[in-house]
Amino acid sequence: MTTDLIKDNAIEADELTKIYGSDNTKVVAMRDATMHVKQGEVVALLGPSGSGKSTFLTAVGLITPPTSGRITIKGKLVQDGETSYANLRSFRRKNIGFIFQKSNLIPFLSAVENIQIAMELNGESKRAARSRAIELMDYLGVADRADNLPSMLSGGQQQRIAVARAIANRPSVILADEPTAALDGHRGRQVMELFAKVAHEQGTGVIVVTHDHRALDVFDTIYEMEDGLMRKRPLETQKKH
Ligand SMILES: Nc1ncnc2c1ncn2[C@@H]1O[C@H](COP(=O)(O)OP(=O)(O)OP(=O)(O)O)[C@@H](O)[C@H]1O
Repeated sequence: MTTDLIKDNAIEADELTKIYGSDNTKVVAMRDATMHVKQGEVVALLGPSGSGKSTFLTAVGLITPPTSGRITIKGKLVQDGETSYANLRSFRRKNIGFIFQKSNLIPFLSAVENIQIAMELNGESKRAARSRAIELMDYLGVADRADNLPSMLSGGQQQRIAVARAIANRPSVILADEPTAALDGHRGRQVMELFAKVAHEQGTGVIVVTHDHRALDVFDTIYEMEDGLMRKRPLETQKKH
């Protein structure tokens, strides 16, 4: 699969506004934020602390609804303001992969089991899930760590397992919130490169919230948030293709 063949949007977030609280506790965390991510596109979302990045990501991840605005995933309108047009739990499980700052692996399951369980929860047989889990570990360069517990893995290896788990059910969207914050520059870059590989080879739409400016060349598109406003970086400062 190459990105040239795939032009459809994986994610369309249109005019998202989020207001927390009311009257004197009112905070407008996001104002009319719009972002479209194509299948096979990897996007970085930058911005200072408190600018609204997590608010945007949790809205697109169908975790916290926006006050207004529309979220369309792979052509299906799933959220319009606070109204949902899908069973969000099952829609999330099938269509969206999440990666957080810490890998959040289950400590008493081996690396391969951590990936496998995501597929079993989605109705896959144990055998098929195990075989795909091993395949994914190979794809992400950690096959030799299959039987290790998370505590025996480095931070970078744990994040690779978390990436494998996130892509196991072939989601059309991956959302990552500061996935390299706990890693050094070199390992952080390797994880960012994995996101680009997954996006470009699997046709997944990927959004990575990051403060890490060292690996921005890995991304196809860069957006910035400030005071709840979303802005796409002008083309001349984006990666040249
Ligand atoms: N549950 C909440 N209730 C009230 N205000 C909130 C809530 N969540 C976030 N906010 C406010 O909304 C604004 C945006 O917060 P958000 O967490 O989205 O920013 P961020 O860019 O992700 O910050 P950081 O980089 O520090 O994680 C901030 O002013 C924050 O205080």
